[in-house]
Amino acid sequence: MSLLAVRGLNAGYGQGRVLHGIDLEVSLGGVTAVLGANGAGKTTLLRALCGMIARDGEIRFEGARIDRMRAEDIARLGMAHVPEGRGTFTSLTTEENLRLGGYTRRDKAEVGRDLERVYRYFPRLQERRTQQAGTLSGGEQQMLALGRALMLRPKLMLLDEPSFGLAPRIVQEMYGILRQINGEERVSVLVVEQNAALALDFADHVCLFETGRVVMTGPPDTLHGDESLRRAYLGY
Ligand SMILES: Nc1ncnc2c1ncn2[C@@H]1O[C@H](COP(=O)(O)OP(=O)(O)OP(=O)(O)O)[C@@H](O)[C@H]1O
Repeated sequence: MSLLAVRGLNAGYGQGRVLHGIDLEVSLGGVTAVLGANGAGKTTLLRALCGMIARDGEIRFEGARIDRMRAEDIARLGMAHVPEGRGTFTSLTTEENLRLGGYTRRDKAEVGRDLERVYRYFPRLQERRTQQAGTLSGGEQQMLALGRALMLRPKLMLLDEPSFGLAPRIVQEMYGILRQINGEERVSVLVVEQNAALALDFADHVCLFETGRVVMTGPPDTLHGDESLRRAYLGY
């Protein structure tokens, strides 16, 4: 069953359309990777899904239409967006940032328990819980952004280039934690990645974007099995 099902999605900025009739799915408990060149519209896709920008077309989350809903209501349904650049509040501490992640939640009593859960996945954040977020390393800030998204108790996480600018060792560690979250909590993931090999290793479904259109979609083997796509995206 699809957790997220998108049909004929159009979106853009002002008069300029960036996405043209996008069809895309994320299965329940699954991981879909969106790959594409710079400017292909990947970030715009995530913004359109979470209600940050105007869009038309059909977006279904757990079967129900969400394409007319406001961003805050979509977040409350369980869709957490981790934007490019991570969006942490630099003058607040790690823990204050995490608590903000739960701000749309109605069950405030659970927030303390969820903090413990985030610290279990990201022990490094616990060590730095009173440290100002702006003074964290790049990798720690990315983990904080993921931890903050987890505070929403999401069913789906939208991740925009989580590996961007991070050292390979940190990227491996972070993807290890993402796998754990996906496996243990059945949190589904839609991830935009420049690092195609990394994304294909994690995903059960891949979607290639070119200039705002989907040019290929299917399991990772489809990409591995197509010589020209393999050369273009995986370099072998
Ligand atoms: N806020 C904005 N206002 C106007 N145009 C925008 C805005 N953000 C992005 N665009 C344009 O939309 C197009 C798609 O950009 P988008 O950031 O979605 O691509 P991307 O695939 O995520 O690229 P990258 O990998 O470089 O992040 C680009 O032509 C970009 O210039």
